[in-house]
Amino acid sequence: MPEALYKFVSIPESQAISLRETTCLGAEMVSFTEALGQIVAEDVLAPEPLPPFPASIKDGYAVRYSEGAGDYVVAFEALAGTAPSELEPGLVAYICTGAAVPTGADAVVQIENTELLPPISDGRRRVRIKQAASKVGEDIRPVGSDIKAGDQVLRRGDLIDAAEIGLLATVGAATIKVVRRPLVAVMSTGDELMEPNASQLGEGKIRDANRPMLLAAASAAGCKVLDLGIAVDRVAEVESRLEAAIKEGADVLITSGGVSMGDKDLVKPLLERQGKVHFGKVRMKPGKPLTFATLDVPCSASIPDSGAEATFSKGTRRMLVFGLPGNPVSSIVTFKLVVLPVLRKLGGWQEPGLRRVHARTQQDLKLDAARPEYHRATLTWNRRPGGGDSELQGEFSAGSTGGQLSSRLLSMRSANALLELHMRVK
Ligand SMILES: Nc1nc2c(c(=O)[nH]1)N[C@H]1C(S)=C(S)[C@@H](COP(=O)(O)OP(=O)(O)OC[C@H]3O[C@@H](n4cnc5c(N)ncnc54)[C@H](O)[C@@H]3O)O[C@H]1N2
Ligand code: MOO
Repeated sequence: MPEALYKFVSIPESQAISLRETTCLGAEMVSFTEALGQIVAEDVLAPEPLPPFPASIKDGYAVRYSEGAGDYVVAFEALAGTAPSELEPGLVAYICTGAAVPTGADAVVQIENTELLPPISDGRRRVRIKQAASKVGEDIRPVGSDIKAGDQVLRRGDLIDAAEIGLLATVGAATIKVVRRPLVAVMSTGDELMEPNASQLGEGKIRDANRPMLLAAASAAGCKVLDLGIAVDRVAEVESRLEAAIKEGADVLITSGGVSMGDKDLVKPLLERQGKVHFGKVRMKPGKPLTFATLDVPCSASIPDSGAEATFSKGTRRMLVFGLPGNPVSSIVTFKLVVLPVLRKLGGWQEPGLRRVHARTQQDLKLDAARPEYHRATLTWNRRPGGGDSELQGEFSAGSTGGQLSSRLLSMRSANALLELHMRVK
C-alpha cells in the first residue's frame, strides 16, 4: 500500500502499538561482570552477613567501654584483614578502620580523642584515652549491620548499574540470571550510500551515517548488534538482508531509508508481503514515514528456546521490524522515541517509557500546525527568574540546537532532550 494510504498515528499511539506487540525475552546466566545494563531475572540473596565480623568504623583504639578514660598500654595492633586477637582487661589495642574488633573489646575510641605517650620500658606503646567511648558498641559495625544473611540484595526486575555490580561482588554472586540482551540487526538502504571510510565520494554519493549511528544507539541501549551493511535500492538486496536478520536470530531489525513515497521506497511493500505492518505514517516531525511491522519467522538455532519467551505457532518466533526514515535526524529521533522503549521492554524493563519533564524554552520557537515537532534541545537546570538564591526554585531550561531540518544531524549534537512542541488546540 502506498505511504499516502496509511492512516496517521500519533507518537503516543505508535509507542503503545509497538509496546503492545513486544514481549520480554527469556533469561540467561551471565558472569556478573557482563551484566551491566541488564535486568535481574531472579532475586539474589546474601549467603552470609556483611560485615562478617564486628568491624571498626574508625582508626583508633579498641577498648572495654567500662574502663573509661585514662592511660593504657597498647597490647597489639589490630590490622584490617587479620583474624581478631584476645584483648586482656586493662589494655587497649590500636585498630584500623575495617579491622575485626578484638574479642573482649566492646568499643572503639577514635584517634582524635587520644594522645600518644612515651613508651614503657619494654618498648610497648602507651596511649592516653582523653575522651572515653560514650556507649558500648561505639564506632563498631556489628555483624550483618550492612547486609543480613538471607537479605534480598537484588530483586527480579532491578536494572543492573555499577552499584548493583558492586552488590553482586559483595555477596559473591559470580554468575547471575538476567533477561537476555536483544539482538538488533541494522541495515541502511539507498543507492547513494558509501561506507563511512570512503575517502573519495562518487558523484551523487554520501557516506552512510545512519547505520553506525543506529548500531551505536542500540549498543548504548544494552543490545547486541548485527551489522547488515548497505542494501542498494533493489528488492532482492533488501530481502536478502532481511533473511540474514532472520537466520541470525535478530529480535529486532532496524532499516533506514526507503520508507517514503518514491518508486525506490521498497521497505514498506516488502514488510507487507512478509508480515504485518502496524503503522506506516506518524503525525510528527521529524520522522513522518516511520514504519513498524511484526514478522513471524522460523526459530533460529542460535537462540535456544528458553521456554520463557512468547511462542507463536510451533517453531516460529516474532521479529520486530522498524523502518526508520532515511533522513539522519528522523532516523535517530524515531529511534529514541519509539524503538528505545521497545528495546527496553524486550530486555525486561518494567517501565520502558521515556521520562518527561517541563522546561522553559530560552527562545521563541515556531510551532507547526500540521505535525507536533520534536525539537532537539540542550536541557540545563537554572534558577527560576525571580526565584531568589535557592536552587530549589530552579527549573529546566531548554536551548535549541539551531536549524531543525531533518537532514541536519548537527541539530542532535549535544542535544539531551526532545522538546515536544504542539500547537495548542483551542
Ligand atoms: N513526495 C514526498 N516525498 C517525501 C515525503 C513525502 O511525504 N512526500 N516525506 C519526506 C520525509 S518527511 C522524509 S523523513 C523522507 C524519508 O524518506 P525515506 O525514508 O524514503 O528516505 P530516503 O528517501 O531513502 O532518504 C531521505 C534522505 O536521507 C538520506 N539518507 C538516507 N539514508 C541515509 C544514511 N544511511 N545516511 C545518511 N543519509 C541518508 C538520503 O540521501 C536522503 O537525502 O522522505 C521525504 N520525501
Ligand atoms: O518527517 Mo521527515 O522526517 O520531516 O523529514
